[in-house]
Amino acid sequence: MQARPGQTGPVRPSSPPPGAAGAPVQPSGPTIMVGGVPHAQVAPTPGAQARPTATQAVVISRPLIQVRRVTPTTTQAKQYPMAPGRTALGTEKREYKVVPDHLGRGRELVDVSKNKERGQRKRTGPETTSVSKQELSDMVWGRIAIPIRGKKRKPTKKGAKTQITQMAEEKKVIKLQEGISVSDLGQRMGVRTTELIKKLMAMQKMATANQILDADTAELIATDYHWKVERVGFEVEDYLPEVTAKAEDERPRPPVVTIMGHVDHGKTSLLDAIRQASVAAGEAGGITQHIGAYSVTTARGDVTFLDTPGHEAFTSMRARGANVTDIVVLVVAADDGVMPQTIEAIKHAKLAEVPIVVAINKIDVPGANLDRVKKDLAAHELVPEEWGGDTIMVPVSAKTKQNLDLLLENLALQAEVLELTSNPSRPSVGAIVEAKLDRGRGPVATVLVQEGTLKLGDAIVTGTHYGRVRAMNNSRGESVKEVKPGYCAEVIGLSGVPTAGDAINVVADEKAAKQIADHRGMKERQADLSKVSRESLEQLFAKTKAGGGPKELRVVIKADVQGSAEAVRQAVEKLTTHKVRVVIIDAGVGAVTETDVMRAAASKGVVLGFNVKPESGAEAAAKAQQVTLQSYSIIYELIDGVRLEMEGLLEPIRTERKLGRAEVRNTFNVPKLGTIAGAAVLDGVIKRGSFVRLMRENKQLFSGKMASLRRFKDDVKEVAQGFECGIGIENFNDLKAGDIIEAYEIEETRQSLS
Ligand SMILES: Nc1nc2c(ncn2[C@@H]2O[C@H](COP(=O)(O)OP(=O)(O)OP(=O)(O)O)[C@@H](O)[C@H]2O)c(=O)[nH]1
Repeated sequence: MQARPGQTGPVRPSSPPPGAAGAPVQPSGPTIMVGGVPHAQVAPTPGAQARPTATQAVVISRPLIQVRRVTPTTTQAKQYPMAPGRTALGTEKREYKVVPDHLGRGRELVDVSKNKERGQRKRTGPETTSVSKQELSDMVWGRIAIPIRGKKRKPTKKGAKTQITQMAEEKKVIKLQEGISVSDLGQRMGVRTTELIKKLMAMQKMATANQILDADTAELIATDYHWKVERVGFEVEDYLPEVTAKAEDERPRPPVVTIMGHVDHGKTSLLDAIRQASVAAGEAGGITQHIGAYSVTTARGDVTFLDTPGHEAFTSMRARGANVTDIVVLVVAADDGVMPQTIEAIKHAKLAEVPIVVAINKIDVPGANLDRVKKDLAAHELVPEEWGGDTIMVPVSAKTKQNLDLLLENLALQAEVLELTSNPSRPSVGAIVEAKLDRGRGPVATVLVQEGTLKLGDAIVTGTHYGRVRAMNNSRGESVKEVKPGYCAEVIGLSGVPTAGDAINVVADEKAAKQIADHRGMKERQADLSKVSRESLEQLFAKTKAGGGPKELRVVIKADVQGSAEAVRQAVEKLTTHKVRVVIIDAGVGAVTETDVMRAAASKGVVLGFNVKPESGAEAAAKAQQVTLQSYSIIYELIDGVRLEMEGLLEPIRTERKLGRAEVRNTFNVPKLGTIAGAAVLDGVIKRGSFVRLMRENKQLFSGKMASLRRFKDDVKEVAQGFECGIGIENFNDLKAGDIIEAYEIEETRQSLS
């Protein structure tokens, strides 16, 4: 009665084995999923009030065999209450559990979905089918079909028929883009991964389950199992919606502003002051949340500020090709003037061809000198308008909130000059400004919409993550349904934490989003694998050539938000010198976990937390594994910590420090101690345990360690100039009167990294 490969004849449904009814479902064994596809092959019986025969054709997910029941049409099936095991729509999934049979001799398959459907599990009991161990294994691995058996039910006039057919040869096709992992290939063909690994070994290829096989190798293996491989190219662009640019659809949009400037010149204060002013001007009770960006309304229009550390946001985003900023506000403290980071910010903005509006801050401070600041800026080609130049300079005070309106107005004015427009009706495109993992809400990304309108329910893809927009909040914590270009919102619904600076696209549906994300994920894995093998070869070569290459400090980084993780990664990577290389194993978001510690332990690395605390398990694991786990909230301290760790990897520099000299006057033998020199200290001091050199007639006879230092039979720590003492030397007894014993210490100092 069991379905066997090649069997095509009808199989009668049979009743469950005695005692099966009411038998409890034991939650053991693997779960087998079977997908249903409707087949309308038998004409409906007019007026038939009896339950229609199941419309059911199930294809085992490892598609080798089809089990089909010939049934009435979908339409008719829909007219009646669903009978157990019947399927009206093709999307239904059937779920089977494998449990020990009621006699305890074999295994049974329990149709769990049927019981779920009925909600009457207790009364009717599970529907079961007895199978032998071998058959069970065959079913689990898709070598034979799972027999579909329900409760004995009245057949219709035509009767229910079950056909079991071998999967058609033409359907045994695997569509491949670049490569496929061993386990994925096994799954598609219904072959165990271990079997494939063995096969690869026989081909002299060592592979793990997750290893990506190139299309040629995959094809070679697939052919062995009578599967064909069809190569299909994958172009992300094919999955992105087509955009036709029409000038008449363009609408003005708010400018996106990034604040940059020297440390302590008031960037954060200015951002906070602007945000507070905008909340106060808006509805009472508006709560501002830090979402990495916010928009404010001015008389001339809205302005969106990126509320992330200026340099990191700007440079790391630009490094990823996301030039999201329209205007840079350069904050210069009126009492401090142009400083190194001010110049760096000017360079960045000029390189990106982004206009600069200068905010001369702290004008409330007594030492404020506007003219000096303007002169300094003019030296860097930022000439104020009143001096005939074209740079807007607004004197402000973040503390007293003086001239904030003027600054905002000037930003809106600059935006008008730039004629910033975008098309709100095209499929949306944006950039990830910041991202984090929220315990309650999952991955949360702050998205700056650049084109089109982002709406609830949109299918989205960014980097290797995809999903649907489940919820959106603005910086006031208000839930919003759509976000227009030039505005930001927190977006919930992505499958993982994306990377700041990555583009985010709205695509036709979630399936397309997943395909793009999967494709990128596979590409990344391939690149990682080739990097690892290339690196290890290079390292091997370097090591054999030079007898040991530079040392490596391997680092796992965890931070509160994606932006910080990226910033820390960049800052730490930059510390690499020719003596010690910093290798980032991972830079992620969230608390430091035990897994992070184990990853660091596996590569003899360290774990750095930035603005996050380690979970208690992580601390215990770090202790047990002797892994350095450090938490920081100030980037400079983190960098100093990493430098110390790097220095710790280098051999210390050893220098000799002379202590003193003693002349041997006579010698005597002491049992257990050997020959002892009765000596007088000529200069300096002789210390116990120091290193010694024995000189005879100005020639070094021996060098080693002092074994003992005594005065009048007492061990002493040191003996000063002019005093006599007894000195023993480790493993040396050939002492003679007139010998000079030179004592010295070795001092160890840390090597510099450069
Ligand atoms: N008197 C006065 N003090 C200010 C003003 N703006 C900022 N400050 C002070 O200057 C100090 C530095 O301000 P921050 O806003 O932290 O400066 P920052 O540029 O963001 O500094 P980093 O984040 O370290 O780069 C703080 O003590 C502020 O209170 C201002 O307009 N007037």
